[in-house]
Amino acid sequence: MNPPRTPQIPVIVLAGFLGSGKTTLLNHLLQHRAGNRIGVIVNDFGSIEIDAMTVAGQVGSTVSLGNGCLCCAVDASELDTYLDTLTRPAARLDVIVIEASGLAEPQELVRMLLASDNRRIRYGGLVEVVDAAEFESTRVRHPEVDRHLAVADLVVLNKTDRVGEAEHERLRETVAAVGSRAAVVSAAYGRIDPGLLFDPVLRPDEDEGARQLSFEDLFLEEREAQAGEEHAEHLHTAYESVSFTADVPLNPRRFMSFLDTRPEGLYRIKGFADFGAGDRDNRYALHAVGRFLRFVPRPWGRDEPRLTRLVLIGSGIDAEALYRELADCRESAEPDAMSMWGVLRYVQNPDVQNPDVQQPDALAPDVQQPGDDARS
Ligand SMILES: Nc1nc2c(ncn2[C@@H]2O[C@H](COP(=O)(O)OP(=O)(O)OP(=O)(O)O)[C@@H](O)[C@H]2O)c(=O)[nH]1
Repeated sequence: MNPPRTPQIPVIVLAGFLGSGKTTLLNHLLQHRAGNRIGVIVNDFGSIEIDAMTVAGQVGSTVSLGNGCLCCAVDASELDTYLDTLTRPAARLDVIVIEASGLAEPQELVRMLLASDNRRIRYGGLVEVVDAAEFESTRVRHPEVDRHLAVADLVVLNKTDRVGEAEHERLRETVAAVGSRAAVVSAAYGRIDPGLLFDPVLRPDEDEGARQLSFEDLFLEEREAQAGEEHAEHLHTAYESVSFTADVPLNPRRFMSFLDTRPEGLYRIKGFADFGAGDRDNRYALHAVGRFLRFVPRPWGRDEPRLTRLVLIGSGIDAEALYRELADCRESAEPDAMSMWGVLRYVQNPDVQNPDVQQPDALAPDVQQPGDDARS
């Protein structure tokens, strides 16, 4: 008789370029988890862990791997430590999702998982999120994106609400051709059927070799990498991040002027802004992806410190100058009544169903809390 097998928890890697909608999709999964207990590991690029905070805002707590791309960790022990925590039998998790930073090399993460000594996990597949509106221009700037799609198991063509029908069809074909081994699903606001990830039908065991990145693939890629392409080609080598925190409000006018004149290379801004007397009740979640900009006001928590916390990510940017410009947006005087006008032009239409505007009350009650050693 065979000894009983240790149950293995699938670990899914959720990747995709900056701002493509990974956190949005993750929050959707957490709210529609069909009874699954989900553990989350978030790998932020900037030193303020905005993604971890956003996910935590939905589920109460999350494990964060902090600053820098996990894919470049020489030793994967931090990841292993978190996996050990999440796979304790007492945690009773059904699935673990790792949200990679928007500049990670997904195949490096997969390699780390496959090499992990943890016997209680198995690699559960690579999901690549693609921003339909930005895909073409991102691909021109970063041809590496094709390589990421090529190793994906599932490609989510997200933000389809931002492109017309014909464009959507054309993109679907392109994405399907580049990610030839992957299933492609279209989505708005990451609203995919969670069954695609949690249901073994997507990747039945017997078909695993055919569908997933195998050791052989990784070995081949390693050889290519040794041929001189390795680290220099990681997306994030060209990118820098600026982290900004302020405990006095921002002047809305000056801040909008900063945003309106932001340099081309500053591709991603995310975080939360405090506009003080401009709106005492709400903090403003801010997302800029390329030239796209949106604010989502949400009431401050009762004991939440009134802080502005922003992470800016870009390539060819002057980080110090950006920091100085942001610092100049700080305001101690009371703003006048009209000063919020520029901000309000970019406020999310409340009719649009967006996970960003869901309140923490929608929390799934038994989502895994990763334990004492978790940072959030
Ligand atoms: N219009 C539209 N906006 C979306 C959609 N999905 C996400 N967004 C918005 O895009 C912005 C970025 O979404 P995130 O989920 O934070 O993206 P991300 O990939 O986690 O970002 P990084 O962690 O910085 O790489 C947010 O303002 C989202 O609300 C979508 O399908 N349509």
